[in-house]
Amino acid sequence: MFATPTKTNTKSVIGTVGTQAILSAISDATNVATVSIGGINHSNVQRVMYQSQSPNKSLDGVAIVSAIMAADDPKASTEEFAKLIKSPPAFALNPRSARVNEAEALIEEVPEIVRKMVEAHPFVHNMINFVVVNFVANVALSMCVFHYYLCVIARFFANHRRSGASPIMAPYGEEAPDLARLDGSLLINMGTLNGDSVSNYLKALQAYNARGAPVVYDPVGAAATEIRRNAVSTLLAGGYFDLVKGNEGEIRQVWGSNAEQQRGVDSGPSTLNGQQKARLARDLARRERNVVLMTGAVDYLSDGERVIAVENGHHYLGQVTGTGCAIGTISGCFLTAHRSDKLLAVLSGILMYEIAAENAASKEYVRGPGSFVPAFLDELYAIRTAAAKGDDSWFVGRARVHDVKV
Ligand SMILES: Nc1ncnc2c1ncn2[C@@H]1O[C@H](COP(=O)(O)OP(=O)(O)OP(=O)(O)O)[C@@H](O)[C@H]1O
Ligand SMILES: Cc1ncsc1CCO
Repeated sequence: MFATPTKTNTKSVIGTVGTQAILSAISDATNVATVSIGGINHSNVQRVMYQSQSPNKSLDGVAIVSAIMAADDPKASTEEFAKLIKSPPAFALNPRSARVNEAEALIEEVPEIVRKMVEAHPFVHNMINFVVVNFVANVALSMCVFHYYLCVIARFFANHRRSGASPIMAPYGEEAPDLARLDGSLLINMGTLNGDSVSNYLKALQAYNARGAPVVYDPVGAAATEIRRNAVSTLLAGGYFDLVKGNEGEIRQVWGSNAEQQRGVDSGPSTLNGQQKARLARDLARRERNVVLMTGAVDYLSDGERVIAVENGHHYLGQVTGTGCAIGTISGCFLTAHRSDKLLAVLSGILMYEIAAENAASKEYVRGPGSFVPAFLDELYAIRTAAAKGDDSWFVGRARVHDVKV
């Protein structure tokens, strides 16, 4: 399953993705029992059982060396494993089967979810790239956030230092267990990786997974360099992401096949048609047992069962850096506020966001991306204010959303 010091003769580490592929290939063999071995411990065993599962076959068990033999109390450790493998992880997703008019049914629920999010003042712990920090903070403040924590900022703000407050080394993964107790969500956006980033992300990921708190992964520039491609594999092996969001190039890289070399962080020219994008989002969500959002002129959103296309938005969004990154943060807000249907939570967030963008772009004083940004923040704030008063008129007749059959 994973790399482990007890084995040195491993050709490759197959992870849950490889295990799931094997289980699918032998799903007819009902008389074949399966166990997984390698690097499994109390903190990852539920995820291993959950994410390895193929539609018709699951692991029957796990084989453990270190976490039992090196435990102070091997009997208690074994009993704990026996309990854990029988119960799903706290973050388990139970996708709803698509109803006849799923998109229409979901749309009816969106204003209520937006109101819920606005009232909840959700907390989002951001590990985000330094290019977009200011923009994303302003988007989050405009639309929802009460407490805001920017983990990319190495030192606290200058005025805090002047007033004598202690500096906060926020990108430090060791801080995540404390932050995870605040009942918010975590965003990992790997836009500006450095040598410490991945180990910090892993610590934070494990802290939030342990509590079943939502985690969003934005694999920015995933196909741009070898370092980023490796970071994707390490992070997928290291924990569970409730939502993976990215542009076409990034989602293709996370899927792991036919990825094009990205030139920077933008997706580059699309090589997939709408059906192919919808299928890719659906297949990745099925494989990871989570929710996947592929952004672009049309966004594709899937939880492995339902596939929804969102046609809202404005091309100015594609002309301002960080508009994709901000969706990671707002998805964190919505996933925190509405836990029972993760796809609906993310859909509500992108509709609020993209309708605000349309409203902003239609202002006569907006002439391009520069004047669009302040107008966009104003429109997010206007929707949030309306939603807080129970006024849904901002949403009536506006959603351009449909089911995709793949
Ligand atoms: N041509 C377009 N028409 C309408 N909406 C668009 C268009 N291009 C992008 N968008 C919207 O812009 C937002 C960001 O998507 P995009 O795919 O550009 O993200 P990204 O490449 O990850 O951005 P970044 O890395 O700059 O943060 C989404 O809401 C998407 O729907
Ligand atoms: C331009 C850029 N480079 C690294 S992150 C980033 C912001 C958009 O994702």
